[in-house]
Amino acid sequence: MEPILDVKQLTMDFGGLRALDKIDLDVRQGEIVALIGPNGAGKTTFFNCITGIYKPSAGDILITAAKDGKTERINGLKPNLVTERGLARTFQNIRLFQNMTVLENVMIGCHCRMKSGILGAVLRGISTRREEEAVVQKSYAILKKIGLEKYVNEFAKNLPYGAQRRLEIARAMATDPFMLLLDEPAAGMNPQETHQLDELILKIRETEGISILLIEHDMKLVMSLSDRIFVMDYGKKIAQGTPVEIRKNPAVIKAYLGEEIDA
Ligand SMILES: Nc1ncnc2c1ncn2[C@@H]1O[C@H](COP(=O)(O)OP(=O)(O)OP(=O)(O)O)[C@@H](O)[C@H]1O
Repeated sequence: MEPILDVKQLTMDFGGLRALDKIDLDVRQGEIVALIGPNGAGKTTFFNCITGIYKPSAGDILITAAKDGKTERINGLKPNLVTERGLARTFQNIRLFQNMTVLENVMIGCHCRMKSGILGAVLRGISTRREEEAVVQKSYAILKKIGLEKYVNEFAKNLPYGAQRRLEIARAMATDPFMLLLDEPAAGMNPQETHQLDELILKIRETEGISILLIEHDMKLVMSLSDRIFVMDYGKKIAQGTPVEIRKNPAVIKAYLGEEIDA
C-alpha cells in the first residue's frame, strides 16, 4: 500500500546542531505508527517540521490525499495550511483555551473548515448562522465520540487531567484530519487514564479511519497500540519495525529500552 505520509531524508539543522539527520519515515492508510527514542533524540523536531513550525533544512515531506490520490510536497507550508491539508496535531504540553468551554475549544478546531470569513461573522447572515449551528452540532458529535459530552459546558481548566488531554484530541479531530500526530499523549496520565487513551486511539482508527503517528515514552502503550515503530537517537533513525522486532533489536535496547523489554 502506498504511504499517505512519506518523509524522505528529512534533515534539520539548528546552527551547528543537526537535530534530524536524513530521516526516512512513512505512514500508510489506517496505520498506528510510533516514533520513540531517548530525550533530545529529535522526535518533537520531526513533528515540528512535518506540521510547518520549522522549515526543514533538507529532505521531502510528501502527503497523498485519499480523495484524488494526488501527492503533494508540503515542506515549509505554514501550520494552518498543513492543518487544511489534513494533518492535525497535539502538543507535549496541554494547549487548550483554559477559560473557554469544552464545546468552544472543539468549535475552534472546526474553524479551519468554515467558509464564512470575518465579514460573514460581522453581518451574521443566514448562511453564517446555519454554518455556526452546524459547527455546534459537529463539535458536540465529536465530544460524544471522545466520551466528553458530559463536560460540554465546563471550562476546559476544570476538567480532570486525562479529560483535558482527550479534549486536545477532540479539537484536532474537528479539523477533519486524515492523520493525527500526537506528541506524548499519555504524559502525566495515571494507568486508568492511559488505558482509556489506548482504547480511544484504537476507536479513532476503527471508526474514523484516521491514521495515527505518535511520540510516546510509555512503552506498554506503544507496544500494544503500534503497527510499526520508528526509533531515533541523536537525530538519526536507528531502527524501524513491528513491536516484536523493535523489542528485540540490540541497538534499540542499548540506546533506549534497556531492561524495559518486558513492557
Ligand atoms: N528551536 C531549537 N533551537 C535549537 N535547538 C533545538 C530547537 N528545538 C530543538 N532543538 C534541539 O534539537 C534536539 C532534539 O530536540 P527534540 O525536542 O526534538 O527531542 P525529543 O526527542 O522530542 O526529546 P523529548 O523526548 O525530551 O521531548 C535537542 O538537542 C534540542 O535541544
